[in-house]
Amino acid sequence: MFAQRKSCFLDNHDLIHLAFSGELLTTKEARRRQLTYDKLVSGSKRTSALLVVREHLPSGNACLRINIDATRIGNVARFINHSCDGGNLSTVLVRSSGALLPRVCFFASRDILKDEELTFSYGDAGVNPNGSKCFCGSSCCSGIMPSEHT
Ligand SMILES: C[S@@+](CC[C@H](N)C(=O)[O-])C[C@H]1O[C@@H](n2cnc3c(N)ncnc32)[C@H](O)[C@@H]1O
Repeated sequence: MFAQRKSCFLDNHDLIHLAFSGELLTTKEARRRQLTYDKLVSGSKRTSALLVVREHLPSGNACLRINIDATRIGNVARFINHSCDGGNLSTVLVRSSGALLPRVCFFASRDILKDEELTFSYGDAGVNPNGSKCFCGSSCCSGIMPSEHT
């Protein structure tokens, strides 16, 4: 998808079950790093991989927030790009017995072809109209990458 950027592809037909791993941050530290990354990334070829996941109660209120930064330490999931059409992966919080925190896992949301790029939705692009340019190429691309105020 990107000439200079890394992406993630499926090279077999196994069911996708991949956890996003990285440094677990406090919200204060996530906000501090996001400001640093915004400055470093704009206008350069560097990318960041700070994922903020909120778990919501049925009422709609957020009850758990997890900040995982795979920019320096992480696994292959840090190369999964955003797609405005929702992509082919869904994120699910998976709880293992005895674990304090859930894991953020990716599951296939539809059949995925061999060599197809893996993508998911990073969020709502409408949140930040000044976000960076989106190159997902989907027919419903908003042209702007989702980027929330962390
Ligand atoms: C988790 S990383 C994904 C891997 C990244 N492409 C790389 O080369 O390291 C997230 C970063 O990738 C870039 N990215 C992901 N999806 C994109 C898209 N649809 N359009 C433009 N840039 C994208 C952005 O710079 C974003 O901050």
